[in-house]
Amino acid sequence: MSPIETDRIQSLLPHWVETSRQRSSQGKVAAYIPELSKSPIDALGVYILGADGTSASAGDYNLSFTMQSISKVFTLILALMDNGEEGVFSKVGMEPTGDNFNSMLKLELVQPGIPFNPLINAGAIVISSLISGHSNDEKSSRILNFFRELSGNDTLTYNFDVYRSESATAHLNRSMAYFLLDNGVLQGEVEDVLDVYFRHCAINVTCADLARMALVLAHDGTDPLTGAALIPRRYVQIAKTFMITCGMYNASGEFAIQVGLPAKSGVSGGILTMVPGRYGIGVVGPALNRKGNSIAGVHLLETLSREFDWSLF
Ligand SMILES: NC(=O)CC[C@H](N)C(=O)O
Repeated sequence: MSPIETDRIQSLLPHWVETSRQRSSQGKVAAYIPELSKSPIDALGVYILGADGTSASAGDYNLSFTMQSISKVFTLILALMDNGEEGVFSKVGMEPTGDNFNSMLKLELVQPGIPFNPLINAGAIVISSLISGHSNDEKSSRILNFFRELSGNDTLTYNFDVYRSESATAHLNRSMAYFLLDNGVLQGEVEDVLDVYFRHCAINVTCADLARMALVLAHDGTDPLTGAALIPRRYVQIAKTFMITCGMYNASGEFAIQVGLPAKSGVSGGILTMVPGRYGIGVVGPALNRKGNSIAGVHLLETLSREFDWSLF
């Protein structure tokens, strides 16, 4: 992004954020993880980072929030780096479900009983079990260190209140994990695997952290700000494809039509997206629509994509 482009985006962004923010009153913050119900319902922030380090930002872009499902993109990548494609795709599929992210419907309905993809909860729990490490502590610290490297932020850490809140109430994820254990898909102790999963979902970030992580994906695995090659290009390609087909849950088709960029959302209201070859983008807006995506965040990205002709299609 040349400074001229940054200036242009920056001059328009605050107005668009305020327009999109009004959508928040039509959404709801996630409450099934009790701690998330404390999130500010009308917050909306965005941070757009270019390959030359220039940025544009507006609204509540300094708000910190937990990654939730956005983390699944990067645990998938780490699992691919640890196990290779065959190792991962013998345990988890490549297809969208059309069901809710926490549904276990198809696990029993469709054989073999492996999760349809790594971005639904069942798939991400299997991915957590595939992270290398002798203990859940070692696996979790490998994940946290990887996220710190990708975000260029050494201070990234967990929100323990959200972690404890999810761990205490995750009956559905627990039942799913036991089902996967019975199917022979999950290795190891269920509680250990879930602990790794709850911890990476509870990593605290800001929009700027998400934008930097997205910038690495936008540049095929190399951080353009340091020149460091962090992810093999093939694994970035796989991750971006899943983001297009499954990244916005069962609203991924609509998002592909209205925005046309690889993206991943989380129930805390975060969205990570990118304009490949150009920008990394982090958005947060805790009020969610009926499909579980940030209602104001999606509206803002629709506006940006239309105004700047960002759709890949
Ligand atoms: N969609 C999400 O962000 C879900 C992640 C959340 N930790 C869960 O397992 O329910």
